[in-house]
Amino acid sequence: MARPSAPRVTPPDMLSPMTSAMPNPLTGGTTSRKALVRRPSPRLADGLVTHIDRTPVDAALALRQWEVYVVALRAHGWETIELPPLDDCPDGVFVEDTMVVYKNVAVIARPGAEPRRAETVTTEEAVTGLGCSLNRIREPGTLEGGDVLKIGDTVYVGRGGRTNGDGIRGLRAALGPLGARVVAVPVSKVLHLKSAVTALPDGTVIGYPPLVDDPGAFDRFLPVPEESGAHVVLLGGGKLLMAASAPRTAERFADLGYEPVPVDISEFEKMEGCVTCLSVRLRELYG
Ligand SMILES: NC(=O)NCCC[C@H](N)C(=O)O
Repeated sequence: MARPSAPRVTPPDMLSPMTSAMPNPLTGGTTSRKALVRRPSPRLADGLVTHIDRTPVDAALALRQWEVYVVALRAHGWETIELPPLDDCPDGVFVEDTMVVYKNVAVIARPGAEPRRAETVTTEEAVTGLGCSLNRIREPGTLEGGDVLKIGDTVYVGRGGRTNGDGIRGLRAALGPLGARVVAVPVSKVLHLKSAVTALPDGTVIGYPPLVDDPGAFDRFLPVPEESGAHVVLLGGGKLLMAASAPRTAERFADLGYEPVPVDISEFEKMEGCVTCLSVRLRELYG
């Protein structure tokens, strides 16, 4: 078998003050700050839209917004690793959906959206090149990374339009032996679980109530006033990368002592994307 080609690494620049690897005494692994990203296809507008009306997308603006998103990651100490562009995969920029990374294990997804399955090939090559152990969701299972919310060792997985029971079973089989508690929750009102909820650094689950099937499924739930306010990427140090379209939620988070870092991702929101789905963060690589 041909050796996978090395992923393209964007060298940390002056905006990246932190080193990307520190030893973790608890696991023997390495605490890393690497983020996988993939630039948007010029055909982004041809991507899938399921729960919202299709509206015109400006591909050039999307590329500029993506570049700002990447700069924001790097400015907060994340080394970005750019996966090969997939111009013929309109949804390829939503790289989160192609895998689930837990500790140093990457579970390669099997997207419920058949047109998106080709995207997993290059993500698998990339995580292999980075030294992750591999597992995968197998047919007839389907699972997309957007349906998986990790809070410590609890892994919530949404049973919805893109992830089925066999996919959840496969994830449980892959992550259970590593110490994860995989908890299935219903998702019927939005595309993915993480379209409805994500979590603050203290583990509080946040969501816009009209779109959350069962807030009681989570230990602690905090309602937010805007749909896109439900999506945060934890940058570290209490900083929350979030969509500029949720200013009232950002104010509430600031009032709780966090520091919102807003980015305009309007063109991705039109394609049912959010801040979480534009990257996969690798926090614990070994060796
Ligand atoms: N994790 C995510 O929220 N992914 C967004 C995927 C949007 C894409 N248009 C899709 O329908 O698959």
